[in-house]
Amino acid sequence: MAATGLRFRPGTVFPSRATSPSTQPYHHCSPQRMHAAKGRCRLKAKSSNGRPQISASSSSSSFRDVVIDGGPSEDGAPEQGGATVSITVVGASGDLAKKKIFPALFALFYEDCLPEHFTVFGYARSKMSDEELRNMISLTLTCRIDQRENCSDKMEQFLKRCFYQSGQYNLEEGFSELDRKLKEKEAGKLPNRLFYLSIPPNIFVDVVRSASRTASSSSGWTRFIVEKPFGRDSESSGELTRSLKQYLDEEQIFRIDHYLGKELVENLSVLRFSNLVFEPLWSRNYIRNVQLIFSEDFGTEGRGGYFDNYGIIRDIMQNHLLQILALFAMETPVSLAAEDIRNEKVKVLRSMRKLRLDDVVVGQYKGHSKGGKSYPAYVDDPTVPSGSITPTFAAAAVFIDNARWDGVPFLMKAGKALHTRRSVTNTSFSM
Ligand SMILES: NC(=O)C1=CN([C@@H]2O[C@H](COP(=O)(O)OP(=O)(O)OC[C@H]3O[C@@H](n4cnc5c(N)ncnc54)[C@H](OP(=O)(O)O)[C@@H]3O)[C@@H](O)[C@H]2O)C=CC1
Ligand SMILES: O=C1O[C@H](COP(=O)(O)O)[C@@H](O)[C@H](O)[C@H]1O
Repeated sequence: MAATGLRFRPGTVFPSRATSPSTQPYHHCSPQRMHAAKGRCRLKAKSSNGRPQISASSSSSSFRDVVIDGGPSEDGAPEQGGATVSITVVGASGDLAKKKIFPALFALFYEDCLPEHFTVFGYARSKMSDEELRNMISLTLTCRIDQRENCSDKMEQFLKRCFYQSGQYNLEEGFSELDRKLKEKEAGKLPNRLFYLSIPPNIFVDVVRSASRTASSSSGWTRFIVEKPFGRDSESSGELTRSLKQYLDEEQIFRIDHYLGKELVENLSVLRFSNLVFEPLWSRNYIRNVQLIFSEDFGTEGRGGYFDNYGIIRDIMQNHLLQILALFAMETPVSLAAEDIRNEKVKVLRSMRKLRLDDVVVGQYKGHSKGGKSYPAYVDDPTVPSGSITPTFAAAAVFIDNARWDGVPFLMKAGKALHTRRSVTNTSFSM
């Protein structure tokens, strides 16, 4: 077969053979599609061909059930006056919190996916009043799902539920004060608490120690979402898990990879498992090569302190691109339960041929001028140590030695620089 590039864009949803409303894109969550329990916003796509379909809640965030519900306490105790969820964004003054976390929380609120009674707290060392936090957040909130008339009212309602507590990460004092304020807002309801660690990895354990000791829920659940990177190699990742488990049970820890929540990535599973036409073609017999490309048209932008310690392979390839590769290549899971999907992904990773150095190219973007415009080098970012040799570009050809993919190269490419072309992560395969 001729090498035809078949590309699909974010937001593309491929209809299954029997098109029914249930197979339509599931990024829109209307009240009718919400579960009966208040505050549950789970979108189930029914399969028309008997094969499992991935639902929005199961295909995001490492496939753990991260529905933020206001359900009963973990010991099943009846709710007294209803439940409440308090979400504390630790590192609220930072880049990720502003760019992604607060906007995502607002999107959940906008789509009625948060419980009726919820509170959002920002926590960081920077001094800020509630009002200053609200002003900061309001700059990045958008009605990005679709334009609706009541967007600004909804924003106002959301911002009224946002508060701020300043404090250190390694001291219990700030978290005790947070605990006091949380109790006030919880107003005697069954308190569930979620902490989102939007902070550099070197302080994950400090925060978990202080917050779990002083600000855990007394009778509801307490959960922690931990951002990547989970260590820099297998040993340090194991060490991080061991440290977190001194204070938390595994069930309380949610490791997040935000690429799993992207429509492009969610659609990949829909494309594969709900289209009879694709399944027989999805193998070495018809696919010549697969390319997973991340190219970002901005550099480190002040995040050089973090990035320089990790580099592009650990920042993008080892997590985001590998997750996409595993979803692309895995066999149909026995069920959509988190463990079953995880097991299929693990089989793909275990079948990967060990990379040889010859199969990897790394580089670092230099400054240059083009069309009268000059583009700075990676090392021109003042937060990057001078003389750094950390890679900002990497490409690798990996092979999966199993019956389905034997001999098919999977090309992973990632670049982070002002002068690359903006393309959200792009998956393509040639047939
Ligand atoms: N930014 C992004 O696009 C993405 C980031 N991530 C991950 O999310 C986490 C947060 O990232 P990001 O928001 O970019 O990080 P930032 O560097 O913006 O840090 C977040 C906040 O943490 C505090 N902080 C920063 N450095 C230190 C330090 N050395 N010691 C103590 N506190 C510090 C600061 O708050 P204050 O001084 O007020 O306490 C800062 O506002 C990281 O684990 C990152 O890997 C994951 C995906 C994407
Ligand atoms: O995890 C990360 O992702 C962002 C890119 O995320 P996107 O959703 O905007 O594509 C990247 O900028 C950052 O370096 C990395 O840590």
